[in-house]
Amino acid sequence: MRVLVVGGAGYIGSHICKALAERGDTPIVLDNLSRGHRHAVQWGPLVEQDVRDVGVVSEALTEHDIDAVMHFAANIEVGEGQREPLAFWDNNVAGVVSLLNAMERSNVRHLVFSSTCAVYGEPQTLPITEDEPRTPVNVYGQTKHVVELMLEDVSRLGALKYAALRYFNAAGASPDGEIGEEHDPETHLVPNALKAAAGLGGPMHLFGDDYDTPDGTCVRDFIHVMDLAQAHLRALDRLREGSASFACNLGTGTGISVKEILDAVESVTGRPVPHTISPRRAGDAAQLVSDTRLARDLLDFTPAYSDARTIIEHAWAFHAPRWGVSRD
Ligand SMILES: NC(=O)c1ccc[n+]([C@@H]2O[C@H](COP(=O)([O-])OP(=O)(O)OC[C@H]3O[C@@H](n4cnc5c(N)ncnc54)[C@H](O)[C@@H]3O)[C@@H](O)[C@H]2O)c1
Ligand SMILES: O=c1ccn([C@@H]2O[C@H](COP(=O)(O)OP(=O)(O)O[C@H]3O[C@H](CO)[C@@H](O)[C@H](O)[C@H]3O)[C@@H](O)[C@H]2O)c(=O)[nH]1
Repeated sequence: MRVLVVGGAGYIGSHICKALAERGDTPIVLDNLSRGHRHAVQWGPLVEQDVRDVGVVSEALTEHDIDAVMHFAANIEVGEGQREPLAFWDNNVAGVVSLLNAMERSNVRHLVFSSTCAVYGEPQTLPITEDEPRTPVNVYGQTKHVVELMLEDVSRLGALKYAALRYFNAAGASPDGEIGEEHDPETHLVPNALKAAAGLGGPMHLFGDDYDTPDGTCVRDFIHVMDLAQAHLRALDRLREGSASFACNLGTGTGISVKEILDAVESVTGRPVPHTISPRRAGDAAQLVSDTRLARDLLDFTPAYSDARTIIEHAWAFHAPRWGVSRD
């Protein structure tokens, strides 16, 4: 299969490219490199373009004889979305309008879309099922929610079939250390905790220890990026085998607190994680944990790498040599 991976030079997209290639599919990356890395594109050609240019996307679909599309390109940092809402609506929503137009022009019918548990906002029930009301509480979540509504409308006409995968917290790195998480600036917990343990950039800010949770810090559901990759392959296969469009959570069903992550980082690295308790970060829900039944039933998906220790070991194995830090 020839798959256009939009945003494939980024963190999650590059791991999906690797997984596609490992099973014999060909990933063709379309990325403007605004946040991604040329060196992360290793398993097929790079079309260095912006997804909002419908002409070039259409051309790439035809020229590379594409069978299906996976769409990862987006602005992803919640705080940035609050400061620059228009940029988020432009990239996250107009980008998909452009992509869908190009797919219609080129008669490509299958799309796997990166959604997020941020579409649920502050959930009323835990674990979160796909039926939970979608009431996002920030611009980032709004844009992903609106794209899901767009996909529902467009797919109703029959030409497009999609899978919207609502990831919880992606973390970890390729087990062979080849690729990993390289956001700049990095806002995510696991790499920031590792950086603090490595003695780089000063103590980490722990945003809030007064939440209504067992240890007062936020609880998240961390899913290893390689597990995400496997779920994407299954989702694509389901669509190709004739399944109707669907939206599905991707998490483990297990909540881990921020403090527990810091403990696990200390245990894996053998180093303390210097941190200061800082005020709550705007837009952080206290607890986000996935119900996993739909992913299991629909995708036959069970995470293999997503325990905290494995996630952190793989992330540390990726980062430590790049930071010039000994892993012993
Ligand atoms: N990282 C997480 O924990 C997480 C959780 C839930 C959902 N998601 C979603 O997964 C997707 C991938 O996230 P990531 O962490 O890999 O992000 P990332 O920033 O590492 O990757 C995004 C990639 O898209 C590219 N891109 C952005 N705008 C583009 C445009 N207009 N045209 C072409 N390329 C463009 C960037 O250059 C980058 O390579 C995003 O849609 C994000 O919303 C991520
Ligand atoms: O330096 C840091 C970074 C994070 N946190 C806390 O750690 C938890 C997790 O934060 P982070 O790793 O930034 O992930 P989320 O804010 O949960 O957001 C991620 O996960 C969402 C789904 O849950 C995705 O939609 C987003 O794209 C992705 O950034 C939160 O309580 C943060 O307050 C800290 O205390 N200090």
